[in-house]
Amino acid sequence: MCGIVGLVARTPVNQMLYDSLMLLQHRGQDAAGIATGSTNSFNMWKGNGLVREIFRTRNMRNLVGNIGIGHVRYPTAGSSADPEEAQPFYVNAPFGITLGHNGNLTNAAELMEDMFKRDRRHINTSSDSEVLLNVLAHELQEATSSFTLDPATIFKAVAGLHRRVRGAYACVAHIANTGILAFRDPYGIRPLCYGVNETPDGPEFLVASESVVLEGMGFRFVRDVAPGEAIFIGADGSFHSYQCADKPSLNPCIFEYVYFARPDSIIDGVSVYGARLRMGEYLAEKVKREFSTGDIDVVMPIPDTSRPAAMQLAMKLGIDFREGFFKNRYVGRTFIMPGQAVRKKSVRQKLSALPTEFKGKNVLLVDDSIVRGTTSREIVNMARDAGAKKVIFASAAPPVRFPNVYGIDMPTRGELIAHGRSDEEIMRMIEADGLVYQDIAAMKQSVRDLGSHIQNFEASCFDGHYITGDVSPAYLDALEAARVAGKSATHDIPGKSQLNLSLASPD
Ligand SMILES: O=P(O)(O)OC[C@H]1O[C@H](OP(=O)(O)OP(=O)(O)O)[C@H](O)[C@@H]1O
Ligand SMILES: NC(=O)CC[C@H](N)C(=O)O
Ligand SMILES: [Mg+2]
Repeated sequence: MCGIVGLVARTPVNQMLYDSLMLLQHRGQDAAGIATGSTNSFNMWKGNGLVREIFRTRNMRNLVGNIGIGHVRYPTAGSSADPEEAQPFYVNAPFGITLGHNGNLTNAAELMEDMFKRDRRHINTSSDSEVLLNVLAHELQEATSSFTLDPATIFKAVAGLHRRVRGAYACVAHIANTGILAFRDPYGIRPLCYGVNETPDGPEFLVASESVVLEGMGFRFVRDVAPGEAIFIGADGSFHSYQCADKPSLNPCIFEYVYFARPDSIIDGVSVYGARLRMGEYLAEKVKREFSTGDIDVVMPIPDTSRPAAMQLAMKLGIDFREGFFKNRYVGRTFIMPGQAVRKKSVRQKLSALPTEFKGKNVLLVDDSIVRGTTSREIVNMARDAGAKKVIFASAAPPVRFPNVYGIDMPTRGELIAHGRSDEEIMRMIEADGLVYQDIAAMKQSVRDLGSHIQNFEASCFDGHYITGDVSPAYLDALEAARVAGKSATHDIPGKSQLNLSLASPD
């Protein structure tokens, strides 16, 4: 679930892009990059690690120019260890273009072959995002033979890209000497919004994955980019937009509301915090139906993401809300770390239990989701070690039973604790005394309660329905086989460390 940002400003953008990436760090902890443009050239710095580890003052100084893009990466395709796959990517023909991508393509392999055999373009990495950039470049080449670009030509190229590319993609691209292009796939799976800042020298525009960036950078939120739509902001500050898809429809990824996005963001008109509160309310109703709630002494969140849901659940049940687990703020989000070994170790490093809150109590632990079960298993044991009498576990999201192919790194069924297991079996695996999951309909309703315009969601990991229509059981088998064989190396890479600082691009 990478984070992307694009900026057309009236003053140098390097610091603003850095600050924006800090606001998107929760979307990707593996790599980051910034590319800016000045007169005829791009300046780029990218590498593996957290934003604050990658950029030194000397790198920032080189990022000159008033236009640029930035990216934080959570790898879902290609390799997580290769700093060459940090984004943005760059291509030099027919125009210089840098691009940052959030999402995952489902036909990357076919497109890659097309690039080599038909469009005669070399792809240097195994990243689907580099493929996407080359499709855009090819479509621009087909759309014009001129040395300059106008918005209509750019939008024609995006329409061509939509016809070829499948999967999830929210993108920002900087076309040299021209401006910033941003577009969202025709199903609107990944989020993208933009805002404006009026200055005495004219308007500045900021495009980002989440509205929290606009808020934090002092920009006025204008709106979400629509599914299939492209917006283009000229270097002169002119704004253009166009619907480039034939049949666009809004199907936002529900996992953004469950876990990925910051609670203070508003995605497709719905407050993430508000949706999480609603999830807590619906979950409370289910807990009431399944347990005798009089036995429960306290409700506790598993920090951080489950807090709003747990708080609201406790309130609805009229049970004390207590903090029994404390989070080490210097450990990142464990779910988006690459490799099961590091994830498992990090849960213990990240959370510690306060025995006085557990001793002799029946506790109801609430998490936003249970995916691999890494967190829940550790947490239940920690609660018992801290003296809990009975441990009931509640998940504000339904069981994750199916792989995700749209930008969440869970491509194999085998790694999902709920795949092919009953609730009873899962409860035994996490060693809890009780387990309750949100219903799928209630999860969707939690978001819809705040945004009735959202008719449909991309919720494949819960309901097994893949909205792009090209994900067959055979496709999933092949993906799983490749992952198990270690071909798509985003999983358990020997020697991969979250703090790998090797830097990929030249000054
Ligand atoms: O079942 P699992 O595979 O363990 O995945 C689910 C857990 O991972 C996430 O927490 P994470 O530590 O990533 O981030 P958070 O601090 O935002 O809750 C999520 O909030 C759950 O706690
Ligand atoms: N999570 C994402 O958005 C990942 C983007 C891209 N597929 C990559 O792996 O770099
Ligand atoms: Mg968590």
